[in-house]
Formats: sequence, C-alpha cells, structure tokens
Amino acid sequence: MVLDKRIPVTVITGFLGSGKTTLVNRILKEKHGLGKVAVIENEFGEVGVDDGLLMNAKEEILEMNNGCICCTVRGDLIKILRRLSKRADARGIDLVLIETTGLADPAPVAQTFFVDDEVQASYRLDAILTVADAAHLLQHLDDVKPEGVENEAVEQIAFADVVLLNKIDLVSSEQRDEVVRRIRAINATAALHSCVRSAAPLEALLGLGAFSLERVMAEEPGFLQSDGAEHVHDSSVTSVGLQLRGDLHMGRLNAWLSGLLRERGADLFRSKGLLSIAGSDDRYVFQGVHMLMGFASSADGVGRPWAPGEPRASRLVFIGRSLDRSELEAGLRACLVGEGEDVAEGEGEEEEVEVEVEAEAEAGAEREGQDK
Ligand SMILES: Nc1nc2c(ncn2[C@@H]2O[C@H](COP(=O)(O)OP(=O)(O)OP(=O)(O)O)[C@@H](O)[C@H]2O)c(=O)[nH]1
Repeated sequence: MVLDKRIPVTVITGFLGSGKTTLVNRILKEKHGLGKVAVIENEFGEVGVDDGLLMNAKEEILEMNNGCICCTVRGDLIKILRRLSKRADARGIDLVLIETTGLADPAPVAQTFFVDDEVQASYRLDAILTVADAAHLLQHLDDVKPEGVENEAVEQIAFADVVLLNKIDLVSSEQRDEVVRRIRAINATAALHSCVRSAAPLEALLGLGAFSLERVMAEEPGFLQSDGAEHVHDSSVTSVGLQLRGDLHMGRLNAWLSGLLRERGADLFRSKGLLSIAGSDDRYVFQGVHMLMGFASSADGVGRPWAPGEPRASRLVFIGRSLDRSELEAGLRACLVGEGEDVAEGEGEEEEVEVEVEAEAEAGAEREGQDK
C-alpha cells in the first residue's frame, strides 16, 4: 500500500448562515489528534467579520476577502496553498480547512486540487462538506434564478460528499423529513448527519477520503476542463459592508435591527457584525439569518474584549436582495451614542437573546403550508 503523505483538505461549504463558522470553531476546539490545522476563510463582500467570530486559535487563519473563492480569487487560493505547502514542513500543518462563502459553487474550488501541479503534489482533497440550515434550506433551493444563473444552494448539496443537516432544533420532525427528502432528491449518495450547532462527530467529517474524482467525472465529464467562467453569481444578491467609529447604543441598535429583520428578513439572507457597545468593554457580536437574530459578547466567550486604548469601531455586513446602502448606513448611524448622552439604557443586555424566534416560526409555518 502506498501511503499518501499529501495534506488532506476539507472544503466546508453551505448557504449563508448555515453554520460553517460554527463548525470550523468546533473543529479548532475539539480536534483530538488531528495535528495542526490551517483555515482558509473566504467571505462575501468587502467587509469581513468572520475573523472576529473564529475562536482565538493558535492555528493558521488565512483570510481571502476580496472576491469569491469559486471565481474571482481562485488564483489567490492557489497562491495561498502553494505558500502554505512550502511552510507546511516547518510548521507541521496536518489538515487544511477551506470555508467558502455561502454563495460559492464548490465545484471550481474542488477543481483547484486537480488542475494545478504544485497544489496536486502537496494536497489531497478529502471531502466536500456541505452544511445545510434545516430551517431555511428549502426556500433557497426553491429560489428561482435569472436565466443562466446557478442556484448555489442546489450546487452545494449536489456536490457534497457529506451533508451536515444543521439547526434541526428550529424545525419539527416532519419539516426535517421534508428537508431530507429534498436533499436526497438532489444527492442520493452523500453521507447525511442531522445535528445542532454543527455538532456531528469529527470522525464522520474529517479524514474520510470521500472525494472521488472518478465519481465527479462520471457525472460532470467537463469538470477538469471548465475554467469557472460558466459560474455566474446572482447579481441581485449583493452585500453592504459598514464600518463606523464610536460606540453604539444597545437599546436603539436592538430596536433597529429587530425592526429591519422583521420587515426585510425574507430578502435579507444574512447579517452579522462586530460591535462596539457604549458602556461595555466587551466586544459584541451580532448574528442574523433571515428573521432570526441574536447578540453575544466576549463575556460569553465569543471574540475578545476591547484592549485599553484600542480605537473602537463597529463592522456590519448585510447580504441579500434589494439592499439600500444609504438607508442601512443612516439606520446604523442613528444608533451611535451622542456626546454626553446617558447610555444607562444600553447596559445590562449582555445575555445572548434570540428575539425574533416567533416571527421566524411564523415564516416556517407559512413555508410548511406552501410545501404541502
Ligand atoms: N438555532 C441554531 N442556531 C445555530 C445553529 N448552528 C449555528 N447557529 C447560529 O446560526 C448563525 C450563523 O452561524 P455561522 O456558523 O456563522 O454560519 P455561517 O455558515 O458561517 O455563515 P456565513 O459565513 O455568513 O455564510 C449563528 O448565530 C450561529 O450561532 C443551530 O444548530 N441552531
């Protein structure tokens, strides 16, 4: 038996907000006996937030935020992989995780491991792992795209070696069965694990040797020839990234974001932010997936607190349809604390709160009705 000494690579894909970063954090935290892990992160949009959401690991985290890994920055991925392999011996990297954007087609990312000689000599694609949000997958699979535009959610399921059906805490068992049925109609052979907070056993996710070029070639004979040009993103889905110096008023911010997601949650696929909140030295994290939202802070072990004297600013990203940058920016600016303003009302909100669960449940019930 010839031992394959190449570094295994797991590509983690899945629609916006499905639980990819949650999974990466779990792997970094739990990796028993996996050796040293390098993570390549690609975020959609010009303002990245995931750097603040990944746990403070001693691992190698490499950011790619100036384009989509499946098309515009595929060359950068090759450069990063080449650089990493040159250093791999010295640093002893044993595993590479690539977290794609939620809007990436995983096929061109997989192709990278077969078309570049240097990359192919150093790396072995272990598996494409797709995280699916049980509460929102169906609406993204059903999303009707303009002519010639791929449905990323379908591509991500179709190309998976392993599907992690996540967030099953948000659906009934009937809804879950329906989601499984739809996944199976697209991909009958992938291993499928249902879970909450991406908590499937690591041995079911890593070191599988599951990616098979022969299988992909049998289904897509042009796989190695394509140059990625056929992958067209849905241009109606855009991102607005905002960065603002100063402190935000928690009460006003909560009210603004709750209202925004309640009114626009259908079109607002994903929102997230790293926030400077008045009256607190903890850095806050905001997470939104459609109408569901929550806050956590470094007091809850998410990210790190502000250092003394560190310039304080907030970064937020909104991804969805029909986004109006100036309206979003005006909304956020209105949450800034004015000079001399009393912020007492903004304190004492340090618990993680899921404030829009009811609205989300209503949306789920509506969808369930449509599914029948
Ligand atoms: N209720 C519930 N929430 C979850 C679960 N898994 C993750 N979340 C939450 O879903 C939100 C998005 O999770 P992430 O891990 O950031 O998702 P992602 O796929 O990395 O998101 P993008 O990188 O923006 O595409 C966060 O608020 C998580 O805490 C789950 O199983 N149940």
